[in-house]
Amino acid sequence: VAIPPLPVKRQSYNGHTCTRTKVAILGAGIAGITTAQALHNQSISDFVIVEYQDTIGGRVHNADFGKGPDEAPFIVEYGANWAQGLGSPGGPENPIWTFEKKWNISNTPSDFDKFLTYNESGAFDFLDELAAFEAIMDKLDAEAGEILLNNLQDRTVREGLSLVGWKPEQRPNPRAADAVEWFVWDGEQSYTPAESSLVFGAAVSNFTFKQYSDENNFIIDQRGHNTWIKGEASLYLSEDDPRLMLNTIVTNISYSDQGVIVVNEDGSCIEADYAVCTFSIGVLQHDVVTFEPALPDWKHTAIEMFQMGTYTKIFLQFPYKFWGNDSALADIQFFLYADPIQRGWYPIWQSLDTEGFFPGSGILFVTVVNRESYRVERQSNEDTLAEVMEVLRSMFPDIEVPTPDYIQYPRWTQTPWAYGSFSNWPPGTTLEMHQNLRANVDRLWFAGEHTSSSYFGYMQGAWFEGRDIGGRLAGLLGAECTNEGPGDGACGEMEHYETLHGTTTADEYDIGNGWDTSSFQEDGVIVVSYDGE
Ligand SMILES: Cc1cc2nc3c(=O)[nH]c(=O)nc-3n(C[C@H](O)[C@H](O)[C@H](O)COP(=O)(O)OP(=O)(O)OC[C@H]3O[C@@H](n4cnc5c(N)ncnc54)[C@H](O)[C@@H]3O)c2cc1C
Repeated sequence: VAIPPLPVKRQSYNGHTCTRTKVAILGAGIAGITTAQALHNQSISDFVIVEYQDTIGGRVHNADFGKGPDEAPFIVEYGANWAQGLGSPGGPENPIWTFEKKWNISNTPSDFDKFLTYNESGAFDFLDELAAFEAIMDKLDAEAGEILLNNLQDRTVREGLSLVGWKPEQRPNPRAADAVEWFVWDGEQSYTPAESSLVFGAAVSNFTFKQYSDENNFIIDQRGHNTWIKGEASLYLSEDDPRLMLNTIVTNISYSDQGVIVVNEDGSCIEADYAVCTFSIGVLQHDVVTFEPALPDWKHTAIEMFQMGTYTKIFLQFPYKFWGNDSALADIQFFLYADPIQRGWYPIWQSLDTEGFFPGSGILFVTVVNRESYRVERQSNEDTLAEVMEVLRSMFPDIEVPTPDYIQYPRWTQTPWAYGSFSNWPPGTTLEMHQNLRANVDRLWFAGEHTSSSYFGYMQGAWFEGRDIGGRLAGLLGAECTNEGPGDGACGEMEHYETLHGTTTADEYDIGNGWDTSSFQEDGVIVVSYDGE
């Protein structure tokens, strides 16, 4: 494809001369780093990567916390913490798991058998309720499969659950039912069942946990989880490579069918044949970047239609392992708490003071999501501490719970380079709506976990999308596009839908709409098969 000439080169912008490049990659998270790598693999080296933070990795983001045995702080992961869905012998392997192994990222499998349940009066066994909900989830999958394959209208996960016979208020213990439902659904998608798409919520879970495997390995690497992303970047970026512009905040993107001009907060600018914006949907929804011209209706609507969930891990370091005195608790990894009043009130607690994690550390962390994330992220650490201590004291009434030495947690809802944790699909979504989120607008392209229809919310989603866009741009820049997949549309410009049809026909589940593996139904469950490519 011949590249039309760019408009007359701007000599300067606010006194700065624009850097001239073929591809401006906006963001150095997994999608950005992978886009650049895909270009590099096709011998295209004329790109720049612009990044807000002072490091590579994006939402694979860590912080120093507390104190270790040598007085140095631990590194804990504020963002992506698990490699999810690793792969099984003879089956496909999750590419993220391949990278974790390649870069020797230390990790320990989460063991969901080391799991106890609690309510406001202390230990209270409702594991049977968890088993009952997991059985219901299989029925829910079958329901989602019916809708997907017959091109019926999507519905909420809550409606789906009711239809397959799960109504928390009618369970023997409604609050325990709330807790297990939160753990399995909200704790993974960071939205409630009432706010989530049945079809695509079921599909995204199956693509990762049925296509690969149901394993979740928790990263404990003291170099930081982002070591694998930095490692991959080091294969094509030299140390102090001028193509990586850290600490640079993009504020304005002007685009046309001729090229793109990116202007940064410091006044610097980049003039490119193409740009790839990998900012989260949270950033896009916050209007921190001005687009000129304004994004067309179909794109703007798509950005507003999908949602950004928040997942907040609150880290606590106690002077000693107060829950470990009783040998029955010593190697427990998960404590699930059913609050009597508020669903999702400090529900899941995880011990890091356990073999394979940080033994001797006294560290526990508790996770909240969604509205609770907004609430705790707005309040002070002290206010949160008072709430968590009250919960812990009711969970462990026979144990003297000491005050922690340290409490710390991220404020994802307020972080200006993320504005939330990961995306989720609301009820009633279709592949066409999502394709409008993915599709390029002239020479401005988009990539990230949120543009993945099969793996949204996961690191693998960002990786597949980065690779896809890098491949397409390589093709448009005259090199070979090596992307492949079922159906047409793996290379070249993306299609978008000016008119949405409200449902998704079977033939639309193809690579052109970002559905990168074939799906079929077996025993009523959406199962995905991998084409081995
Ligand atoms: C709390 C949390 C828990 C998670 N847990 C898991 C998990 O266990 N397993 C899993 O697989 N996934 C998990 N994820 C999701 C995973 O982290 C993401 O899917 C993935 O990292 C997204 O990569 P990305 O490249 O799409 O976006 P990002 O990583 O957000 O990359 C975009 C980059 O753009 C930069 N940027 C933003 N705005 C600007 C601007 N104006 N100018 C310049 N640069 C800008 C950002 O700093 C960032 O580096 C979690 C995420 C969070 C936050």
